Amino acid sequence: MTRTLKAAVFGTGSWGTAFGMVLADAGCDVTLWGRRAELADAVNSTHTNPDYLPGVELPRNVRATTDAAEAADAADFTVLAVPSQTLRAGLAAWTPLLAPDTVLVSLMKGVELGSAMRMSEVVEDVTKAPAERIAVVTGPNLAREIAARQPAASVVACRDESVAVRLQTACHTPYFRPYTNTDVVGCELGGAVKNVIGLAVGIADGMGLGDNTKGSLITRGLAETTRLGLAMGADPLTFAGLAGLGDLVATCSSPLSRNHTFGTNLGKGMTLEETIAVTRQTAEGVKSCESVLDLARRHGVDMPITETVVGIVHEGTPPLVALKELMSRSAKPERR
Ligand SMILES: NC(=O)C1=CN([C@@H]2O[C@H](COP(=O)(O)OP(=O)(O)OC[C@H]3O[C@@H](n4cnc5c(N)ncnc54)[C@H](O)[C@@H]3O)[C@@H](O)[C@H]2O)C=CC1
Ligand SMILES: O=C(CO)COP(=O)(O)O
Repeated sequence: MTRTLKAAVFGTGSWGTAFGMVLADAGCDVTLWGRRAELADAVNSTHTNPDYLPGVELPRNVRATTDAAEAADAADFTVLAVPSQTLRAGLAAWTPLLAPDTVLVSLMKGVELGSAMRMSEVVEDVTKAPAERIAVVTGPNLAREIAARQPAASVVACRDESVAVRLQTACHTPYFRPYTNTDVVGCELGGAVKNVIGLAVGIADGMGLGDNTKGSLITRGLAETTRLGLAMGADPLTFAGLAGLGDLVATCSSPLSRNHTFGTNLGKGMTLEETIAVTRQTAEGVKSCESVLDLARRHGVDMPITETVVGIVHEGTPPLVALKELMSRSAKPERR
């Protein structure tokens, strides 16, 4: 008889909880770690996460704790699902507690401010685990839809394909179809930059612009993501897949996307402060647009949409002015 796999999920927000549910539906025993005892108690007593996934019944093999050592104990997979900019500090505290040889799995779609590191790089830097034991899950996976068990595909990326296959098996359910990929750089960039493009599309939507604008931003957004990926050694085909186009389309079309909604509020004329005040959950692109631009500059890559988003979000450029600037750039060939 095969042993039941154990997974620890650090982060009881919407995606940590929903992915915990996927792992549990696939047969793993799952322990969520969160900071607040009331939420852990609610998960254990009511089998729901009332703060982040209200109304969703969690499988019985999902439990929660505030004790990081208890969560980490003997975990085959240690899943990290906290806001990207908090990962380094959190993981430093959890590292001594991690099970030896656990596979570290990042669900996060951000780039660290200052270091411009992708999340798997932060994981490697903090834990000193080899890259072959660090995996990424990414793709068009809006947490609420996954929690409703609506069908979706995803990507499980790891430099070591056999590790990716193990994780693929551990999270494969009738409604969640993971594909493996060994291009970790491309998969992570796809996830992080789509949040920035999602902000741009949201801003355009908020300004009342239509589907031609949206189609243009999505396509040119993908072009600048691919340019950055190529400069960083990613496989350009990754961006035509679930981690690139797939996630971009989901994020840029959905009112469930926090980045898209954040952009829409800005496009409607709300200030950054007002928008932050009405945003309860993590919209990674708001901070990561700066670190993505930092990466682009380090690699000498032109990312005009990302630059425009940074201008609107962090430099107070009015959306209409930023849009005019974007449209008045010099004409060029589509592929360059
Ligand atoms: N929600 C979604 O549909 C998806 C989210 N993601 C990514 O997953 C990551 C996590 O996002 P969500 O779960 O959606 O965010 P969320 O905002 O729903 O939850 C974040 C969780 O992290 C906790 N947290 C905040 N600051 C913390 C800190 N300093 N230390 C420890 N815990 C802290 C919060 O209490 C909360 O439990 C993000 O990088 C996001 O881009 C990826 C795919 C889908
Ligand atoms: O990454 C996501 C869907 O794949 C979730 O997008 P938001 O973080 O914008 O909600």
